[in-house]
Amino acid sequence: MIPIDGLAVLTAAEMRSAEQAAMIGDVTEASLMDRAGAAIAQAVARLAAGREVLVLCGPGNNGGDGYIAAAELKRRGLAVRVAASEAPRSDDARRVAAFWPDAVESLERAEPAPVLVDAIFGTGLSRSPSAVVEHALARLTDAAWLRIAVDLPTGIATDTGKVLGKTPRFDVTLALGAVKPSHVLQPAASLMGQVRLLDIGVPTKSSARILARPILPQPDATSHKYNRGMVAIVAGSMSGASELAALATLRAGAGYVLHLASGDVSASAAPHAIVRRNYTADALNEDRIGAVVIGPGLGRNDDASDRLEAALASGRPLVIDGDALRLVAVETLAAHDGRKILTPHGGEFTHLFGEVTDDKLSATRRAAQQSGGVVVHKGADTVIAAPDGRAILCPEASPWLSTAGTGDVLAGAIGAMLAAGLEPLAAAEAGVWLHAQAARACGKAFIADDLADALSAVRG
Ligand SMILES: NC(=O)C1=CN([C@@H]2O[C@H](COP(=O)(O)OP(=O)(O)OC[C@H]3O[C@@H](n4cnc5c(N)ncnc54)[C@H](OP(=O)(O)O)[C@@H]3O)[C@@H](O)[C@H]2O)[C@@H](O)CC1
Ligand SMILES: [K+]
Repeated sequence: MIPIDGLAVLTAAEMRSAEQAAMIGDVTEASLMDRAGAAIAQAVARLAAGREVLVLCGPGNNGGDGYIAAAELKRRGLAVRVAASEAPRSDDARRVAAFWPDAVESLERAEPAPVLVDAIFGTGLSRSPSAVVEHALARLTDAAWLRIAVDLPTGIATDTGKVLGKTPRFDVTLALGAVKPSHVLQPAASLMGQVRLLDIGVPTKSSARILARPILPQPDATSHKYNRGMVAIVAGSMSGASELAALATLRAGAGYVLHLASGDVSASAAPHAIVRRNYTADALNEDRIGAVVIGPGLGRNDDASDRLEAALASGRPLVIDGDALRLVAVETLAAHDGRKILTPHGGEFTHLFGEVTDDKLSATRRAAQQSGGVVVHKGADTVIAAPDGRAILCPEASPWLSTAGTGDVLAGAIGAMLAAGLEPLAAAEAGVWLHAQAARACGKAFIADDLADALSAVRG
């Protein structure tokens, strides 16, 4: 059971191609299923810790995995029963169903067991499961002490994060061969519990992967405040949000943060480490600025539009967030040839790029390609995509991030990484990773100020 950080993410079709490519020499579909069944049995045996196991098997190869695992668990001496929704239909499933030496119970009438293993449908699900299957699955998972899904919980579409029927909540999902988009995309991911990979020896390659601990820029003996990363935060009508972004930028490791606002630019305001100056378009032409963050608290008036135009014209690497995403047009972004990172939440994404009609991974990749920038499509399932198609899927860090100001903190953290010299995709990943770590460190009911402060401790 391998933690999924940094692992390749494959769609159902990519997984099928990877399986085909792996079938050389004595590796066959049957031997892959045998490996999958053995790996599932080993994982379930560890998790069940001697408790009785009920394995639910469907008609395809997901069911096939279930039959092999059940037979192996029985061989290991565990109390195991098998219930099926229907007879096996695929050749491989028929072959391995014969390994199960006992009677197969009817799914509708099966009595519950403390450990429930769902091997009804996996990546081959093509429509909602029948009401009979859904009802039995709900009844048996409700009564179980531990619920384990094989590859994917029954009822989940592999590539989109969509839940096609009524899928119950699981404690553990054992991804076979590779992580699939729905292991991270919502709402599916929220039903999976802990997701762990079972390696079955299929080499996987993909331009999409799971968020991983980044290599963060570190200061050394040659560092000074400017080469650590100088970030300009362009403020607007709500300076609280831009102040939060500025604080986060410093706490994420930037050497110098310039907060550019209008009106009362009070030098005595805390934290004193933020340098506060009056906004002028010229201020953005300072050569040493490594990144400009624009959007948190910017407002949407004419001043805001002028500032956005100046930021785009400055030639500095940009983090475009919040209100700036409401003011800018995709065509303007496409015509701008500098480095840029856009950080829309769902509403801002729809405003800029239109409704997501397929899935978040595909839509974010398209948005990155259209805009020419790295897009950080935020949410409980943040997806980061680069114009060249590389993508990073981020499992939910903490439901407590759903509070005002956390987006400003993220924009600041990403700005710090960009100014420190990371390329935009790496800067976005590092910022999202730091933000997630800080959220975990903060526990529950934290506020965005706490989150910004926590960045220092998790910076590593
Ligand atoms: N990754 C790997 O390398 C390996 C993967 N392996 C395993 O294979 C799994 C994928 O197997 P799979 O393609 O046979 O799909 P699976 O999910 O068992 O279901 C397909 C069957 O269900 C049917 N069906 C579909 N929807 C339905 C519905 N709503 N209600 C009723 N029926 C429905 C569909 O028939 P249909 O009616 O759509 O023609 C078909 O008969 C994968 O998740 C993993 O567990 C390992 O064994 C080997 C290595
Ligand atoms: K399953």
